[in-house]
Amino acid sequence: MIKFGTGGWRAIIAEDFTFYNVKLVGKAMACYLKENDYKKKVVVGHDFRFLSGRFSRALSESLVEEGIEVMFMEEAAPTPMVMLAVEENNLNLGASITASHNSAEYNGIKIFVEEGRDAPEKVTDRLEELAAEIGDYDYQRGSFFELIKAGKITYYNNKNQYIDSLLELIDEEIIQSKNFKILFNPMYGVAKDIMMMCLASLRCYVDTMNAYRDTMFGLDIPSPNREQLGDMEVRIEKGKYDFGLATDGDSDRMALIDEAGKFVDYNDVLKLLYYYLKEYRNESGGIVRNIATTHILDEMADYYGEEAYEVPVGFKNISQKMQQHDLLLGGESSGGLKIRGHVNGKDGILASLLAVEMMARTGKKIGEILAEIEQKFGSLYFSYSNFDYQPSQRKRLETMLFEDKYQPNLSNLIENDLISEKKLLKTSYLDGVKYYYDDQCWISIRFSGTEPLLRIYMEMENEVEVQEILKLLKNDLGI
Ligand SMILES: O=P(O)(O)OC[C@H]1O[C@H](O)[C@H](O)[C@@H](O)[C@@H]1O
Repeated sequence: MIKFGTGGWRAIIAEDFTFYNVKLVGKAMACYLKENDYKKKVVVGHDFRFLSGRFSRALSESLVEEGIEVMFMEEAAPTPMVMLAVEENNLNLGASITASHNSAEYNGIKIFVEEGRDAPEKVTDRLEELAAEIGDYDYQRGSFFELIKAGKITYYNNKNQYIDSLLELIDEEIIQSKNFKILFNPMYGVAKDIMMMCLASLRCYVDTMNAYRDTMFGLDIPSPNREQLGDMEVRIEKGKYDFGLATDGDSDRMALIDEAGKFVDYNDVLKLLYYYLKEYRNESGGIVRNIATTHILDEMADYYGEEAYEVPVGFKNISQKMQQHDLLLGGESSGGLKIRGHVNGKDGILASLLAVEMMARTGKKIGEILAEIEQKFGSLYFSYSNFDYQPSQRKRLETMLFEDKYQPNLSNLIENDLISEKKLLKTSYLDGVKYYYDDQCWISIRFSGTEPLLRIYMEMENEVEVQEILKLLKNDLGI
């Protein structure tokens, strides 16, 4: 079954992610283009995962079999580079074979629409329907190189345009004058070459780790979280680097590690970059964040007289809102960020380069800038936890959260002075369930759309409050 989630269709290789199903998606894409009388041309890219290149050939073959021309990116490419290819060529559809940050047994397909945006739900819903309507079909192993010879599939490479699009937004001179020493970890993913080219042209001295293709991702997941980057923290601290950068498997997300080897929480990265763009680059414009991202960003936007918007998790929602309101910055606590004027999706390389520029222009340490931000806008303690569940448990949890409308009862914790007084202001079901309290604090509970996990996020006054509330939720929800 083909089911698109937060960021494309992801499934376990050989279970649901098979050549048969990949070709089925190609057929559904072809039907979609035809029924809308759209351009019969598609760009197809892929990342470094197991068999991604082969799957992208199969997808291309099936598109051609259905009368669609394919611009094929032979070299593994960052997702934002594929998005740019869709935009530059004014296409109605593009696709990349990637399961982004998921573990090695997964692969997936991300679909892009006009202007290189992540496909909105109405498009992916339609693709799902079309795939289901096509149902069983006569699978033929294709002949990729015959199609290349026949000119039905053409090679396409926009690496230079993509690099230009990145460097255009960055103040190269100011960075060049600093000769930063950086530790960069592409997490066995596709960012390596392009990031190295950019950083070299910015006169940075770069050491790398995990900078080769490993389809097992070092037996971990290629996700730039604190848990995955522990060894980097040690190396930075001991190696006297100015800071560290990491990007995820398909290079649309990043992480920043400070000069002391401390992982910078992604909410802090968003605060830092918005503050930098406003205070140091004097840019105008508001922000959009997803429901699971720090509310301090709203405080910041408010201070600068700008708008702040909240959307469900999924970068398609962020980029859509940015376009509607011409916003300056959009981001998610999971590590994705976009600024105005660049590719219409999140980009880990751009976010990294912007952070490098911030370090160069401010001349300050990350901790110093964060202290300024805290002094001006206050702080909240952000927490994010994942819980495994069995398929049978999901139904029970869904009933409890969405039908029985579970509300955490905080009164005992308040009475026992374990947490400060909080009044529930509203409950929202925009994405999972979110409880908003009168003291700026909030709790969000939702099922991941990319992994079989229940995610609980919250912002509270301090760590003790988080721990107490988490204990209560785990007990109430039976997780
Ligand atoms: O929490 P999830 O539904 O698993 O999503 C986590 C992240 O997955 C992908 O990377 C999406 O592109 C992001 O927009 C999303 O924030």
